[in-house]
Amino acid sequence: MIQLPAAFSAKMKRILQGEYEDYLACFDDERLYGLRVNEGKISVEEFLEICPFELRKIPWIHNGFFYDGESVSPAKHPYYHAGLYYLQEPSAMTPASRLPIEAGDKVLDLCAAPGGKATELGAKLKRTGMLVANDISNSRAKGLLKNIEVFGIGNVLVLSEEPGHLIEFFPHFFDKILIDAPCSGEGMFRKDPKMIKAWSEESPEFFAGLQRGILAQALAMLKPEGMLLYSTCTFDERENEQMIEELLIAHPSLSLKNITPNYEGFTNGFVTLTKTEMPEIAKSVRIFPHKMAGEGHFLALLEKKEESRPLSYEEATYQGKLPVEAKEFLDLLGISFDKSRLSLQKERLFYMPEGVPRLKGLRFLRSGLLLGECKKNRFEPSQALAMYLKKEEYPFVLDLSATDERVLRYLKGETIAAPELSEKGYYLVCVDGYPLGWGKLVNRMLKNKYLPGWRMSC
Ligand SMILES: C[S@@+](CC[C@H](N)C(=O)[O-])C[C@H]1O[C@@H](n2cnc3c(N)ncnc32)[C@H](O)[C@@H]1O
Repeated sequence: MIQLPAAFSAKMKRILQGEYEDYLACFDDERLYGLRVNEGKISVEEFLEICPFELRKIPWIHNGFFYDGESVSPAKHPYYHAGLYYLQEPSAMTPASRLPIEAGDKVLDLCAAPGGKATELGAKLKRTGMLVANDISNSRAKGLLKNIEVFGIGNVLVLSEEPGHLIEFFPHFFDKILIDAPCSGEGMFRKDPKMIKAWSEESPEFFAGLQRGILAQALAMLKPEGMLLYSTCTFDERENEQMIEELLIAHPSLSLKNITPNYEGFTNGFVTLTKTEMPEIAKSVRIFPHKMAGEGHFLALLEKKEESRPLSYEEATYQGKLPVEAKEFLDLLGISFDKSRLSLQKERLFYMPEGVPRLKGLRFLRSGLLLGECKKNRFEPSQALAMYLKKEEYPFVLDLSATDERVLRYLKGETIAAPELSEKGYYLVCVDGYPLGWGKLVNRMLKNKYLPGWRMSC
């Protein structure tokens, strides 16, 4: 029988009333495992044709599936390393699925690490617009960068900043903002009992303070007509309904929008838990583990209705100059680059998203797509570029089947024999048509160029 802190139980009884016993009973249910298809690389239909393990549809996520985490390990399959999917708790897929992203949008994920939502937002942009993924924690932002690169997202800035510092660079800049806020984590008690130990009665008040600050900072970066999705994985009303209520009262230009598409398992936000009985709050959504197959969450989608104002940031400009070796390599790619977005920073060549403001003074882990490094008389393409490319965008490919033993050896960093290749130079190593990284052919052996930090351990 699960032991919950008495103050937490009392709160849940108050919130859930007659449903409290159902909530308690679901602690005995089996753990849920979720997988989300990266539609930036593969359609759901194509993925289902090649997927080697059994999947069951998550009814409220169009590209989400349950798998049996007790019997299969999707993180060990080469398709995972090809960025074909992300492993994520099913409810946690909901916020990014309900923020409407349009081609060309400038999107901010303010609390993004390790990238569960940023990867979906980037996939939805389909190489257009710009994704700015930020997390205050530098160590967590490193994991975020890796996940974004594995997913093949190139139109990106990955930052590790205190949100207040971002405002001067991105004033009223973003069309869409996601705040997956740091919270007291009560919704994760079933999945991760360590969260119970970390919880105290003061946690909700403490996190509400943080969330209030982050929301105010995010609003200063939201465009007029822009949308902001706020989510938590907790049950306390101070971090949920009351946080949004307070925001709506303080900012009359904001309104709540319905979360669409709706799902029968969603519960409307509780009007009775607001301080002013605010009817609009029913448009927010709560996810309870006893009502659907996911952990506890809260979501609210806000729209800013304001007169548009002239943009007040300065766009960065880039040289667009290329060393000849880099030019020769880029000419091989089936991509037409806008030269004014090519930025050579020391030896490293980046392709910047369109319309990037000046970034000097920001702590970023990545600005744009790292194309490669211009070494003396040669160009070395990057791991990020390999992940960004589609197989047909590069002429020299070694496409291996997932059952070919060379795939795992390649992912472990070994040199592999490639008797089927003859021309010297860089090859894009793929698994069933999906890029994994680079290899360089010398004497029919493929020298391994897979990023050392990404290699699979033996
Ligand atoms: C719920 S987690 C985000 C999970 C992430 N969205 C995902 O789906 O993978 C909250 C994140 O907020 C970050 N954080 C905490 N305080 C922050 C702040 N003031 N500004 C930005 N990020 C913050 C934490 O480091 C943590 O990574």
